[in-house]
Amino acid sequence: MTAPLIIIGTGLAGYNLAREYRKLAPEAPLQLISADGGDFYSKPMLSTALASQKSAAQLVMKPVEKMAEELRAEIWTETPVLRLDPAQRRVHTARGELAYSQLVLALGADAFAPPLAGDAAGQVLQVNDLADYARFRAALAGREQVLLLGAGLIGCEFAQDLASNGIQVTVVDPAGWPLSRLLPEAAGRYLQGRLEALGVRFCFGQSAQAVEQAAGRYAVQLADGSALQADLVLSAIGLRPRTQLAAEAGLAVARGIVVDRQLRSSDAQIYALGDCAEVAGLVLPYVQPIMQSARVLAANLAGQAPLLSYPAMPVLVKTPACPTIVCPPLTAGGEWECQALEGGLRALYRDGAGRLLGFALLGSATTERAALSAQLPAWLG
Ligand SMILES: Cc1cc2nc3c(=O)[nH]c(=O)nc-3n(C[C@H](O)[C@H](O)[C@H](O)COP(=O)(O)OP(=O)(O)OC[C@H]3O[C@@H](n4cnc5c(N)ncnc54)[C@H](O)[C@@H]3O)c2cc1C
Repeated sequence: MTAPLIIIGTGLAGYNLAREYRKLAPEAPLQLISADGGDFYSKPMLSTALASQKSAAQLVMKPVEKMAEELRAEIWTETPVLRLDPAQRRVHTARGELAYSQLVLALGADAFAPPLAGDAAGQVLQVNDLADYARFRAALAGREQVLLLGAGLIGCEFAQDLASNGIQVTVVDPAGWPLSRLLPEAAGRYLQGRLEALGVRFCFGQSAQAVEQAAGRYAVQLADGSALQADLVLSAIGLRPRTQLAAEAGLAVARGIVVDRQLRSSDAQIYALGDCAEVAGLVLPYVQPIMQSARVLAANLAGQAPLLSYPAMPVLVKTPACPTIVCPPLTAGGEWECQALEGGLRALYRDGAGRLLGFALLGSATTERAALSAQLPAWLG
């Protein structure tokens, strides 16, 4: 019997690839392996689920049994892959080992654990999958004050979602303004103002050092010696591509698992996509790049040889208090120009020759997204 194509991971990357592959190879043997429960859900909904009043169970769009049936695939769940053996073309799991014809790593990324001291450091929550979300919702029940670490994209979305549901939120970040890696200061301040109007408090230029338990609540020590109290502490300080399995198997790894424009790793039979991958030098942990990659990789696995290209792909920040669309420049060397508008702000990033390389649109300026996107150079031409 022919060894199957094995996909490790049942997130958006693994499942979208499996769907695309099935369109091209309806009968080929296909196996997925996942460390989690394998139910299909949309991860971006984790940071808007309070507003949409959905529990973790209600976020499941398709249970794993239905996915297996639709994909005509075997799916092993709750089965971490422990080791790859590229020489023998086998993967080792807690449930046994399997041979593959071709292997795809769709492993996602780990949430950074904040380096904290204190007796309650281990109780700081992170939300990076459905099981995390279920724990977060259980811990939030009946609570009023949340301290959020990180004012990046995911932190701001959780701040909005919590505040619009009546929770008092304080966000701590060592940077000077929200989304500091994606937005120039004027745009960040605009977003800050809109979130503050919703009730969110920001504590910039500060980092948490320790979390102690205090009478059923938490006391969070900040670097300047002050302390903040909260009922729950949530961390959203960034993600790190899961590269360990690949590195231990001798595959090339940099910020992510290194793959070329056919999504092929340094081993000819192993591919990677999604948050774990560094594709032609780019680590883009967003949905749109995954969809593009899934189509191109499926075609490669089915015996064609297309190359991946990326247009510029703006990201929508899910903060209804301040609709925001960012298309960050991928290269440095230019400058931001910001312009306040009636009910919004436009920030354009241009190089020395005046070429548009990125933008941020807030409030009323979001209507300019299509026109500006059309002027941007491709991210991967
Ligand atoms: C709260 C939140 C909001 C977001 N909002 C947006 C948004 O609005 N727009 C946007 O574009 N992007 C957004 N993103 C990013 C986007 O959701 C991710 O880029 C995408 O979901 C990543 O999919 P993935 O399949 O690569 O990884 P994951 O969904 O993390 O899947 C990884 C899979 O690999 C499995 N796995 C890992 N290690 C092993 C192992 N050793 N053995 C077996 N299985 C393993 C896991 O169990 C899982 O099934 C958001 C992310 C978060 C956390």
